[in-house]
Amino acid sequence: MAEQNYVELRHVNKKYKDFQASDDINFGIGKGKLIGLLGPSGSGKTTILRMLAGLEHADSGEIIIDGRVVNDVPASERGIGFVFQNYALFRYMTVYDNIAFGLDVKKWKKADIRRRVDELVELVGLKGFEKRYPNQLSGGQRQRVAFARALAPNPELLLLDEPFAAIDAKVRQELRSWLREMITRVGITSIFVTHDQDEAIEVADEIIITNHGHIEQAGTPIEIYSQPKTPFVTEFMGSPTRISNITSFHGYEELGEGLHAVVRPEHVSVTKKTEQSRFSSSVEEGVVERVMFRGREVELHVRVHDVLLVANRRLEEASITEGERVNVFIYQVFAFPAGENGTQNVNIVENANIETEKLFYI
Ligand SMILES: Nc1ncnc2c1ncn2[C@@H]1O[C@H](COP(=O)(O)OP(=O)(O)OP(=O)(O)O)[C@@H](O)[C@H]1O
Repeated sequence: MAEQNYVELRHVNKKYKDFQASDDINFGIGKGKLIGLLGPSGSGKTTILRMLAGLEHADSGEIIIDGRVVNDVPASERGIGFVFQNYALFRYMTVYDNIAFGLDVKKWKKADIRRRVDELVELVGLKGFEKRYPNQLSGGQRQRVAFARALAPNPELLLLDEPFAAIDAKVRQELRSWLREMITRVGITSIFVTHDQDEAIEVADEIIITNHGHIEQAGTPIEIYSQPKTPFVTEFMGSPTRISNITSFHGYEELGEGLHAVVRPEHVSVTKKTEQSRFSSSVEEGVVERVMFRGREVELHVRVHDVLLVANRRLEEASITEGERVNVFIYQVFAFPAGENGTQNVNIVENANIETEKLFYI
């Protein structure tokens, strides 16, 4: 994380009655960064956003924005823009009036408002739509208006709560890249909440992973994806297969006995018996149980001993059919000690392969 943080949370706690919604939250965000708060439903993402916005009060700890502790600063004085998932546009106001609303409240001069709204309509690509009402816009266009409205008073910090949740898949994809570009162009520090890992990976400079009210890991998308630090993150990212209670890994005796392993599809190579494998040794035999088309790839479910692994294979490679015997090679797994979840370190085991039932070696 950047040395000089624009936003910082220090030992922040929040309880709803007996429920610990935020549990000793600590993080810092550099100016101009776009941060994704990612975690399962109920993990405390929105609570963090609401405390930053001033819509919720922390029980303890400090919330710092631009070097100032803002715990007791009212929401309206924090200089924050907010975008919600359900657009929250005023239905009986035009696009122009929706964007101008906050500026009117702040008693900006009419001419200044006009200039600012024109600028924003241009920025979000909605020139010519100023007189339309929200119900005359598509979901994506409404969300652009919401974005323009949040940016209108020149906030220093932008908070977005599941901004694309209510939008269908194709438009959501477009809006993601659009948002990334807009935020880079405007240069505003932004935090968005999502439970969609692809969205976080694609859009965010840094990702903060929440689970049961605490932070599991914070880092760049590539760090989070390639070097998960906790069992939770390991299983949350990618679409992995978990193999429980492995006896041990040969060559990795220091990890001890009684391990869980997590295997990502991209770390499993499946080749036809007739194909030359890149991996000459340590190849196991498996049986393909399912073949599913996934656009440019096929997803294969392959049984090796009593483990069902998921693997991807490019469509242009020779096709594999259900019931076929194949060669399987696993070139990386994440391993951690079985037992209590949460605190153990995750180890990367390379060139792992299943030798006998649930026993791996390199
Ligand atoms: N006002 C409240 N009173 C009581 N419990 C609450 C309140 N607000 C949130 N909670 C609880 O706190 C937990 C965290 O909620 P939060 O909305 O922060 O999670 P989230 O990660 O944003 O989830 P989602 O993705 O479903 O929005 C949830 O279990 C929720 O039920």
